Amino acid sequence: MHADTFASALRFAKNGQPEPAIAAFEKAGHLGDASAMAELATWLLRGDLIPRDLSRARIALRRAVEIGHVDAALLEVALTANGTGGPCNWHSALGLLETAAKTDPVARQHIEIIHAMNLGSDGYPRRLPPAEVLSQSPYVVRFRGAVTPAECLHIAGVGHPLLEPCVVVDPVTHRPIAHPIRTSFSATIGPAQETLPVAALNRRFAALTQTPLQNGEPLQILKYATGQEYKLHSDALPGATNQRTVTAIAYLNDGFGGGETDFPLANLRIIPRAGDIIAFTSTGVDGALDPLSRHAGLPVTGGIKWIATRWIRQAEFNAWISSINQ
Ligand SMILES: O=C(O)CCC(=O)C(=O)O
Ligand SMILES: [Fe+2]
Repeated sequence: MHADTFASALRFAKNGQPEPAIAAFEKAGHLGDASAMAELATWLLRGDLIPRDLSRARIALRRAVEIGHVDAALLEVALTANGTGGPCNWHSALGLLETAAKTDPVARQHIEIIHAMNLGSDGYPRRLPPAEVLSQSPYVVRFRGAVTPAECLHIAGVGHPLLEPCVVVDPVTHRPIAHPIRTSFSATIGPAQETLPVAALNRRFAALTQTPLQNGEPLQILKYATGQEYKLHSDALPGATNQRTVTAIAYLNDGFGGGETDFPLANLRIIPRAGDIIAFTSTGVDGALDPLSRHAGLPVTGGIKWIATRWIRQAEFNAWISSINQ
């Protein structure tokens, strides 16, 4: 993109004039500048420099892809599969990915993972592994071998560059300090970062837990180094109006020491095995928080533990509004 285009759009945006800022990018786009259109799409998605407009972002993105922007193609796939700024359309997302795969090896790799998945035309699995009930109260089930080694590797790879230490802001010093409950690293795979295999996994979580896809929070990747843990906690959020009711966890690897998922009040300790998924409820049938569902990720005593967690709400969760207490 020409530096002048960016500078002039930025000047307008900072003056509170979003339309001329958008027009600066669009003018460059008309002249065939794909990166200007991709940048415009990013601004419209972020909503910090100019007001957020998800459907307009999709239009800018379409134009960027049409005129040959490779990374914009993967972003368009993500937004099409999760219904950002337009309808949620698996078939179109897959078509876009197949087009991108003709020139982009990353897209081709995603297609290979998808082709090995045995999915229906809506991206949901055609078959589900049997559920093994581990506890009735809280309700905990396990699905053995629900994620393949290639899928585990892919999910960890998507999370890896996004990992950050789990911190909270110290109320006194306002500095980030170690999280008192979680000492792991975590990554949020937000709606703009979902690869199509991750979107398929989110559908698999929805099918296994019999919950609507839209109720899931963005997939969280957790990486525990030796000594790290997730202390005893409930996944339900005190006072939330749209409560977390169900959690699904995929174990992405094994071969480390410790790191069991422990439900001490239910006398249940789950040994992580790569590819297994567990799911449990955090609220009882009456909707109230179930204290028996309190659980911990026990300290890892050797090696590294990787998991992917999907926290599922009682109603639709809009990741673009992204307030945890939503
Ligand atoms: O690491 C574990 O085994 C538990 C993780 C967990 O509790 C969570 O992600 O909510
Ligand atoms: Fe948890």
